[in-house]
Amino acid sequence: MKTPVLEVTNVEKTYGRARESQFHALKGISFYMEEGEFVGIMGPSGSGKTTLLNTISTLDSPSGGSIKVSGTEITQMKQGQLAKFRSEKLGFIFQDFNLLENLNLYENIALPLSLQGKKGKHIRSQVHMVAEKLGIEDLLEKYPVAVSGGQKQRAAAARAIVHNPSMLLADEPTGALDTKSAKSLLDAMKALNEQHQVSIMMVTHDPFTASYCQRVLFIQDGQLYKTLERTASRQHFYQTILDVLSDLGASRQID
Ligand SMILES: Nc1ncnc2c1ncn2[C@@H]1O[C@H](COP(=O)(O)OP(=O)(O)OP(=O)(O)O)[C@@H](O)[C@H]1O
Repeated sequence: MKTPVLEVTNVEKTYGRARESQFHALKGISFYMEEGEFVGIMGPSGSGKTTLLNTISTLDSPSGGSIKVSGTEITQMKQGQLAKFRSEKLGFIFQDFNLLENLNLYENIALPLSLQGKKGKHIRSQVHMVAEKLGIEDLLEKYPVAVSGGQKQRAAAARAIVHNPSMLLADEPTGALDTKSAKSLLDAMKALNEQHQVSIMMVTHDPFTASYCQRVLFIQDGQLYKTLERTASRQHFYQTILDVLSDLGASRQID
């Protein structure tokens, strides 16, 4: 077995204080992810996908269980340690890009390194390297307002990996993109994963987007319902994903 980049063991999350109205959003979820894997998280609305992603990304703390990223237990970290860990070890892509409009793409991509106080020369070489990987070298001088949604999202992906994180976490990255832009982002993510061994975990509602993963975990009512491994073509995997979603009674979300 390869080194696990992520080990999630019996993770629980209860929202609300004791004696108030509580909601048990995660009910003992366990799984692991190897270095260089591309894993999808799917499930009906309200099943706990974002809650799970938020506990892994350290944006929220679980009520119980253990989460290790590259062997480091993150659930017991203090706020200061968490902020450092997040900025060094994790990269994020959100549905709404989260680019700063008053910075050009170069400056946006450079931001995580500037915030870490890295030297200008290191920043320049890293930004150019990731921009090349994502096919946006010619757009670096442009401001977000002057590029397409798909280009913005590729810039967001470049920013998410510019500091060589252990893991890239994506929450509905294609949610705001048209089909063509979504495909180009997914091709870029696939290349990052296959050619540059970036480990990716992605939450999505969309079976086409999920078909780019090697493995998809399905969550229902805060529990792991099923795991699907891609064994044949993407088209075949897409069909298998549709079948599971249909079993889950989630078919209304895929049209
Ligand atoms: N801060 C909160 N306080 C109380 N309940 C919450 C909170 N955040 C989420 N929940 C509840 O936890 C459950 C899981 O929410 P979560 O956002 O993780 O679902 P999801 O699978 O990501 O849904 P969607 O696909 O609609 O984004 C939902 O029932 C939600 O209402």
